Amino acid sequence: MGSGTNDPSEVVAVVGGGSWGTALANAAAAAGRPVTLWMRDADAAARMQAERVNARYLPGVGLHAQVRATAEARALAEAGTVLLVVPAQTLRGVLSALAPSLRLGAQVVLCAKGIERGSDAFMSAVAAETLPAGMPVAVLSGPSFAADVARGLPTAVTLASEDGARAARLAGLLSGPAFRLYHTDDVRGVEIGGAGKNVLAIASGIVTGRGLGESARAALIARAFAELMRFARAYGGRAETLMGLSGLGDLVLTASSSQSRNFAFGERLGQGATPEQASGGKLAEGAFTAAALVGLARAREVEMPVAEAVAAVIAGELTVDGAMARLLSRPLKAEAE
Ligand SMILES: NC(=O)C1=CN([C@@H]2O[C@H](COP(=O)(O)OP(=O)(O)OC[C@H]3O[C@@H](n4cnc5c(N)ncnc54)[C@H](O)[C@@H]3O)[C@@H](O)[C@H]2O)C=CC1
Ligand SMILES: O=C(CO)COP(=O)(O)O
Repeated sequence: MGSGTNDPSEVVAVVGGGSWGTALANAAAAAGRPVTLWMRDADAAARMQAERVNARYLPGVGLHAQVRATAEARALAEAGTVLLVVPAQTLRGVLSALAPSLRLGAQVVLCAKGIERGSDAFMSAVAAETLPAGMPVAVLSGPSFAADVARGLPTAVTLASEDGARAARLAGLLSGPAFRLYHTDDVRGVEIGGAGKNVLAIASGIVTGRGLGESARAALIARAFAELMRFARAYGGRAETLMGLSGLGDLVLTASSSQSRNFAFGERLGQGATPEQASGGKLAEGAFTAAALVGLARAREVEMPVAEAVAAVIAGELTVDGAMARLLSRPLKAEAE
């Protein structure tokens, strides 16, 4: 690609041709960056490149002229900034396979919201274990439906890197007319916010689907946020991060909108669907992360009754009504505990 820039960090590659990858590719292009959108399926890439739309994952939104869709891994070598936008449970495999094709020293931005099952590893830990040394890792998370971002509607998210100056540079690089990136050095806080809210949004969906009313939903969201804060405290995330975009902001969005796949998954569980039926073939990251989140919480004795309930319902250990009864019969306690 003729990138028109001598600074490789300004050349962006996006790995993952789903809804969020396509939206981020459009956003980076709108920010003035040349973008390669890599996906594993060569036919899908050729179709998207020719038709200028991601008909499967983001119908009705045109692909920006500066985005090139491809399935050729060697195209990734030009990019100094690589956004990883595949489902959390596939990150390790995708990174292992693509690492040899990445430019040496490229900065990698993790955009999946989840915790790896089995290892209970955060996304930044998966990347650290998988990438060669010398490849800086950042995390992008916040309230942002792909369809909104891809259409250029106003959106704000957080970009985190342990190197604060890098976080600021990356935020500048990817911010566009309507897509605003705030920056922080609290990587762990930002990834906890993104992964945790998906599990808790499922609970909010369950309450809605079961017809328990909007007051119950507001109470659930507030108590869910309290447990997310407790979890973050135990795992080194900062409270002010969780009170920002990746945490409260994303919980408010996903725990109150059927546009969220996690909320919609919960809603269907609340209406009586089995976990298998409830996904409707769409990715609900919280369904995979729930058990890992609960495992990590137990390991540090963090009380997370809402996440526990979600994990138990998904595992088939508890019915929706059983989960509600358990939550409602917990001993009364001081709100701030
Ligand atoms: N869609 C959204 O509004 C947002 C999504 N996210 C996060 O982004 C991540 C990706 O989600 P979406 O793009 O929405 O999912 P999606 O279901 O729309 O797309 C997933 C994409 O990943 C590809 N993929 C799956 N396994 C792969 C593998 N092993 N190798 C290569 N490609 C593979 C699929 O082919 C598909 O193109 C998730 O962690 C999600 O939580 C974050 C913010 C917003
Ligand atoms: O993370 C998201 C919005 O910030 C997208 O939420 P869902 O994955 O639940 O659709």
